Amino acid sequence: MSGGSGCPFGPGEGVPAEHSAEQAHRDFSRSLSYGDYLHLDELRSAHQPVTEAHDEHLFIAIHHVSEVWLSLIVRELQAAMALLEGGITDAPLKMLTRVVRAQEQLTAAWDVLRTMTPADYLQFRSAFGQASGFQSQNYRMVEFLLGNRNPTLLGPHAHRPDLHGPLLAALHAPSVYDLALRLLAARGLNVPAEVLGRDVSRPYVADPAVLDAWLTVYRDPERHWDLYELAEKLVDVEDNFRRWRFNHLTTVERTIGFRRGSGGTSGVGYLREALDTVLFPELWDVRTHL
Ligand code: HEM
Ligand SMILES: N[C@@H](CC(=O)c1ccccc1NC=O)C(=O)O
Repeated sequence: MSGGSGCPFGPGEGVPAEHSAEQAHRDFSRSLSYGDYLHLDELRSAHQPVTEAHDEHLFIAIHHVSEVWLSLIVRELQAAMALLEGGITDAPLKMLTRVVRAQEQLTAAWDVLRTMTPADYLQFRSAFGQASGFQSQNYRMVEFLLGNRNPTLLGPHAHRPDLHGPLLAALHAPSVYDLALRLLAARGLNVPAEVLGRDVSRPYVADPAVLDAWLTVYRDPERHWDLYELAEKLVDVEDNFRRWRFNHLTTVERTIGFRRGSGGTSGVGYLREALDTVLFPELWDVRTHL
């Protein structure tokens, strides 16, 4: 029972002294507080609408939370990949589960953003000029780590070596799927040398022998349990990625219709093409052949 003024027994009554709010630390003039630790002043200062439009606050907040989730996803993917490279699967599975949960939060953000009507958006759309999610370094990093790579997409970051450098490094390093295939090979499954030694900066192309290797795993999961779990986790990641893309597309279409994107692409047409991307082709094909 709370001891607030609304309590029929009077203030404080029924609340043991040791549970009272008065016990809490309340002087932070000389120690690190919640806001200090989380740098909330900096976080607040990042919220800077450039118009008086009510919905610009929503737009900025959704992008900020999305960027925070994306940077967590990048961190977890990179940590998982470093361990996979050393042949470890248990901790990466936990990290990929966290990626999957964070993706669900990213996708849920569309439900809030969808409350913004086209008229609401047009009140401030012209204010941000050529800015676009197309220029999100965190998003591009997630795509590169998952294997969806295209050097053209580095362009928007060329003027910022601190953002461009890590993206370029990711472009030339194996993707999470390349690492999974190396693990299959290390466990004695037949993955062709051309696949293992491929130019990782190019998009991955499906290979029949890789499909056979995954079939071996899927036909005897008990024997290859961690590889089986890894494969299903990657399918979860791609499944969630597709859901995010689809929700983005639908939100864009209902908000700006078929206008060109502020980032310079055709808009809906460009986003619709991205729906055809397949990150881990054999993990989808394996279902047909089991
Ligand atoms: C009303 C809301 C939104 C509209 C109208 C919109 C519109 C667009 C359009 C038209 C594009 C294509 C690129 C261009 O020419 O600009 C795009 C790309 C993109 N948007 Fe959004 N967007 C919205 C919200 C968001 C949100 C909340 C995020 C979250 C971070 C986001 C992230 C992205 C990303 C990452 C791309 C690049 C996709 C790719 O290259 O495959 N967008 N957006
Ligand atoms: N591409 C969007 C603009 C846009 O969405 C945007 C603009 C500034 C900051 C973040 C954005 N989000 C995602 O693309 C448009 O064409 O309206």
